[in-house]
Amino acid sequence: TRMRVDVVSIFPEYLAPLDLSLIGRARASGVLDLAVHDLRTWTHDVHRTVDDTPYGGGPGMVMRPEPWGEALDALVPVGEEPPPRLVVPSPAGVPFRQALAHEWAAERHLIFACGRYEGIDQRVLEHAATRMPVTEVSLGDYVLFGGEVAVLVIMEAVTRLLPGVLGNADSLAEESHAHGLLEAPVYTKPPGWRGHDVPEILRSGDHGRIARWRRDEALVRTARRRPDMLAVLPATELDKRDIAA
Ligand SMILES: Nc1nc2cc(Br)ccc2s1
Repeated sequence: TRMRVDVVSIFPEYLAPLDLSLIGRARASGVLDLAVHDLRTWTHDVHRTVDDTPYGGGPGMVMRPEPWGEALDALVPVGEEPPPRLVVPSPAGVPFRQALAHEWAAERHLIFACGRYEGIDQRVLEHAATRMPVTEVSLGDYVLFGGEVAVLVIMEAVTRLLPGVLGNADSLAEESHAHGLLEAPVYTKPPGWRGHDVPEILRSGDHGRIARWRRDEALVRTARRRPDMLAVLPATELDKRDIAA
């Protein structure tokens, strides 16, 4: 198996979509070995308590460290080499970007900790960092009810990069953010639809002009929608002539 993934959550059923389609195929083909665990497995009181009030006061509840410590003890065999990476979705995390998806697709073992409430006791991450790399990651500046949905997004971004998962390897090459620009608009049959026609150039068969048209569209789109992406574009990628127009 290429990659082992463990997900720990108090709502394991939220991760059911990971059984479907692309990810389901990756598991069936043996490239991905995925297990979803209920955090309450590692509680021992009759109420299976996973949260408690926050030190220092404030609203809401915090996830207790003990169940998480025991869960990670169970999921990380002593002396596992290389150690797994612990990924913790959090609004306070580093931004999740395609570069990170590529990095994590190369890992042998990922463990996802799904936080709920106001978050997980910070000592869980501090202690985990003594035996494995730990990354708090955010999908964007909005707050969810928990990390589960973020794990679904990250798992889709990472799994599609695993060897053999995508049918048509070409679609990887064309993807957004691969060449630092947004993709140009796409069209298919019919040539005319509800009074809207496909741009003539795309039906011209002139592949040189088509490539140029797509690049111009990509630049205009990026400049309009994501000027921040243009700012970081390496000079080699961006032909000043294109953008000056
Ligand atoms: N954007 C995100 N919001 C949240 C909220 C919780 Br609670 C746990 C993880 C995440 S990631």
